[in-house]
Amino acid sequence: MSTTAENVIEISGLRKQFAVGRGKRRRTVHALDDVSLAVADGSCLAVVGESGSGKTTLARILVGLESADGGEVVLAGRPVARRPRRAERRARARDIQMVFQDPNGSLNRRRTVEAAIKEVLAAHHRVTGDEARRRVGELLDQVGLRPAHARALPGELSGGQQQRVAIARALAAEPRVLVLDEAVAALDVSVQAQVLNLLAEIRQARRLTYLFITHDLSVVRQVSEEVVVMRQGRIVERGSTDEVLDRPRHAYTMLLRDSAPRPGWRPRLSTGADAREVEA
Ligand SMILES: Nc1ncnc2c1ncn2[C@@H]1O[C@H](COP(=O)(O)OP(=O)(O)OP(=O)(O)O)[C@@H](O)[C@H]1O
Repeated sequence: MSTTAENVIEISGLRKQFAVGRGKRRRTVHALDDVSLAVADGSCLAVVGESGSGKTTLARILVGLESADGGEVVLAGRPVARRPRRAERRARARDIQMVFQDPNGSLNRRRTVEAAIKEVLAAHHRVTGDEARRRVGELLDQVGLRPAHARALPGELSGGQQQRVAIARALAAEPRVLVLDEAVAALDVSVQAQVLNLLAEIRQARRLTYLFITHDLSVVRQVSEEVVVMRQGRIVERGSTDEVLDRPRHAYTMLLRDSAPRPGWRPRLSTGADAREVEA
């Protein structure tokens, strides 16, 4: 892995395993097995792989929702402690925010859009009152929503609008990195394209870095210059998007590509178990 001062994310030798099942069926799943990667400041790296390849575990460790068993994560030049204190967790949340697949799950259905965004402004930047209202207006504008949407509850919005709110909420922390975990997977293809365009505009305007997790190779082409391919907790291929998708070197990447002949189709592969498993 190359490590330069321009990398906003540097991961080396990351490991995570889960014990699953009970009794004689108990086994260890290697969700991440010696994963190393670097993401340059202001760039977008796509992470692809079939279901169970370890993509979400990688994202959850990066944002601090899960702790690694081994390896190192350096974010914006600062090594991340395996068991961070509260202040460290808060600082990390300012640096890196995550947008999930299901905005319904990440937004409280009883809180208005304005309240949801204000919560983040207050937590990370102690912004309240009129200034918070002004910032909410700006953020809604940036994600293509109208001022009136501030008073809406998530249930009154479409899926695409909800995902725009989730993006505005993440941006309210003013992070350097957005981790987007299947962030457009639940949207109709036309809405998906709108949200992808929006994300591209935001990245440029704010000079953000994206880690874009997706199973959809057509999405990778739209959003990312670089891609890593994960299989069974390991990175099997990495390179520029054109190189990897047009001239894959690894048999698994070829299979992944050939299994997804049209946009938006979720590949069903028969490549064996989700993650590498060993008997406990
Ligand atoms: N909390 C957990 N407990 C037990 N096993 C887990 C847990 N989280 C993930 N795993 C296992 O780790 C492996 C990697 O899962 P992960 O969710 O990271 O993959 P993924 O590539 O994101 O897949 P998907 O697209 O389906 O979310 C899978 O075998 C999964 O079952």
